[in-house]
Amino acid sequence: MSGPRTDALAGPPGLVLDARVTRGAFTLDVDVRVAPGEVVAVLGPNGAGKSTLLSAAAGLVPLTGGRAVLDGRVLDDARTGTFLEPADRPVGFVFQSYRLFPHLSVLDNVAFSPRARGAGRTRARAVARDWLDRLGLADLASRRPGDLSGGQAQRVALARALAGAPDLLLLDEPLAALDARTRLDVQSELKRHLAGFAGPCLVVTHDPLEALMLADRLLVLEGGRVVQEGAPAHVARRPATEYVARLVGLNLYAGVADGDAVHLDGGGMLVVPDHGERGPVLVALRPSAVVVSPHRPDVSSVRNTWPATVVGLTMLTDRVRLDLAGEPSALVDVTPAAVAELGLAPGDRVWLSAKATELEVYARG
Ligand SMILES: Nc1ncnc2c1ncn2[C@@H]1O[C@H](COP(=O)(O)OP(=O)(O)OP(=O)(O)O)[C@@H](O)[C@H]1O
Repeated sequence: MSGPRTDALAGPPGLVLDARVTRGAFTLDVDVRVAPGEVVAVLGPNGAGKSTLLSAAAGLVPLTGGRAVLDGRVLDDARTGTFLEPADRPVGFVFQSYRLFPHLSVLDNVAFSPRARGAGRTRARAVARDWLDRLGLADLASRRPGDLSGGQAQRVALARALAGAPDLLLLDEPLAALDARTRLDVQSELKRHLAGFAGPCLVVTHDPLEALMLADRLLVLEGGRVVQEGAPAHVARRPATEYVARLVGLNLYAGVADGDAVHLDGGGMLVVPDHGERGPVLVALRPSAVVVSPHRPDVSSVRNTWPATVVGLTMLTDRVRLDLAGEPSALVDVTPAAVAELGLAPGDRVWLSAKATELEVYARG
């Protein structure tokens, strides 16, 4: 005999967010799935909809279309009007806009999460102490949030989210307020915790390194839509948009492939390895793979050479990044010694060269 349909049949384990949210003129329209134990970093320019995505999963903004389902349980369904209040969702979150309770001590702020999930007062406080210890906050246990620095408050918020043993973790720039040193410490602590976290996790960050370090998968939003998602290594090698290319530090050119030539939309042509692609493609090029010469190079193995004008020079940690205008324009990394040898300054004309084998060519999505 088959039993009645239960909520468990409403979706697979993990988070399914097939969501539309309209906020004024802005619309978020995404279909995001996060498996149990998977950490997905959400990246995107300002106003892309990252916070809106997390707020929708948390129930802080209702969906205007679609559904949010966690482990088969419907959290929000715009069609049927089902809506679980944020407090009733088994979700731990750290949002910049979500403040600590000002009238409670740090310890009781953190103990609030296990209490809300049914733990007794003593047990909840023990769990809270443990998390404060792990995040290096034990000394602050009896303080009120008003007596904390911004960074300390954000770490307490992180401890509070983790202490509730949630089924879904939503972190909106959880480390943004921390100073560089603390940030590294908390980052590795967070990574360890996330590795052991059984539920799905979405973490918004503006820091590509943080995303690469923390996430199993990257999800890039632009204008309320997913423009790219995939394993960090894949996204870093084959960026789909200009924004992603800048984020991972690559030059990106759109063009049309014809045999081993790609005619670039912005002018110029690049010879690429025989890749079998025809039609619209993207070509990615590492700034360190381009050679700068004062005269036209005479090297037969180098298949691409083109003139360019120095527009700007920026000192990076151990290299100088040149901004060069040409067909195509390029960012090129050279050593400070090379800048001195070539006597480079804005306005100078130079020649650029790049081996065909240094170019990564792939179809435009
Ligand atoms: N409460 C609101 N009312 C109306 N529009 C809003 C509201 N909150 C956000 N928006 C709009 O929704 C869009 C997406 O905002 P959101 O905060 O989700 O972007 P974001 O990617 O998180 O940006 P940031 O990186 O700047 O935090 C923006 O155009 C923003 O102006």
